[in-house]
Amino acid sequence: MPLSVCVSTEVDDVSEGLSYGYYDESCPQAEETVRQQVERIYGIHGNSAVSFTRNIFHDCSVQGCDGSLLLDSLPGHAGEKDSDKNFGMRNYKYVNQMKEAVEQVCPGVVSCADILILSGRDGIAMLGGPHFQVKTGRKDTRNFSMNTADSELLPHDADVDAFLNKMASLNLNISQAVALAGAHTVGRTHCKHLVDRLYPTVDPTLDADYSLYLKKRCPTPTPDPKAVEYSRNDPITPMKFDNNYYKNVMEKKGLLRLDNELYLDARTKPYVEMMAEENDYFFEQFVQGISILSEHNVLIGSQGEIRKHCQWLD
Ligand code: HEM
Ligand SMILES: [Ca+2]
Repeated sequence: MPLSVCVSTEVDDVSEGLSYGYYDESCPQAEETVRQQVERIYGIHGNSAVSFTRNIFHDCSVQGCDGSLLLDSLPGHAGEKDSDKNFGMRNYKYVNQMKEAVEQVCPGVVSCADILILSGRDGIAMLGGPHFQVKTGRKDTRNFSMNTADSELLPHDADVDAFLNKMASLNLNISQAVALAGAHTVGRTHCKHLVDRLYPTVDPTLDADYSLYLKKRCPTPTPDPKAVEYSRNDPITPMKFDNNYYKNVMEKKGLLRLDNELYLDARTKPYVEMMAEENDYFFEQFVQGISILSEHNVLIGSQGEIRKHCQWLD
């Protein structure tokens, strides 16, 4: 039977769903413009690429990938940025700049939710991580609240159970979940999130020498919030997206409770070992995981809008 006879009964308007190259006709420069911006901004602040990576997790796991993270709080309405679970998130202003650059070439076409995902994807590649394609076509939400972020994001001292449950709720299996935690191969953690493993007594599962180093980074149990005290997530290759995270974890040098416990829990330990052993396996599972995450609960078609500014509702 000739193919042309197979008339699809599905919605034939591709604008109704996510697809690769969704903007190929409506804004062919969209992906390249974001990529150039990520590169430009990386030249100003290398850590911006780290922020763009984390944005994917913090937008997509709260309500879905709908750009809710990017909206500024309003008088009388606290947004996600004000949630304590988003403490340490930074460089939002650069996403706004990317949106401005995209608006210059195609006004009103490309969503903030997509720009967030594209910049995260490009940030990962800039840091030496995997290069991969992502689908686009997400729409932006008008709903955002601190309370939703408070309840959807895990606390800094989450354990493996909480982590795997959360990841399963996002349709991620254990190897993909362990791979996503590997994003902690870059960036930093503030002392506020570390001191409970150091004071009053050191967590016995933490490497003893490393705990001394961390105590130097975080000399008091109550860090001065203004002093910006932190430790690098991966002291060996802090700005390189590689599998060194898993090597640290195997040496009991995982920073957060979760990082450390991934090697202590029988469900996750084999994956830590495999990812420490083989960077390609880490990258493969990470790409699978981040792709699923980046399509979580998206708004499509008329379910959402294309915001003019990522930080404000019109
Ligand atoms: C659900 C488990 C997770 C928990 C509890 C968690 C928690 C944290 C915490 C507490 C920090 C340090 C924040 C600070 O003190 O500044 C952090 C940093 C970071 N997280 Fe996670 N995280 C999780 C999963 C993920 C995932 C899945 C990704 C990405 C795919 C990710 C990406 C990052 C990045 C890139 C940083 C460094 C941020 C920077 O340097 O600005 N995390 N995470
Ligand atoms: Ca690294």
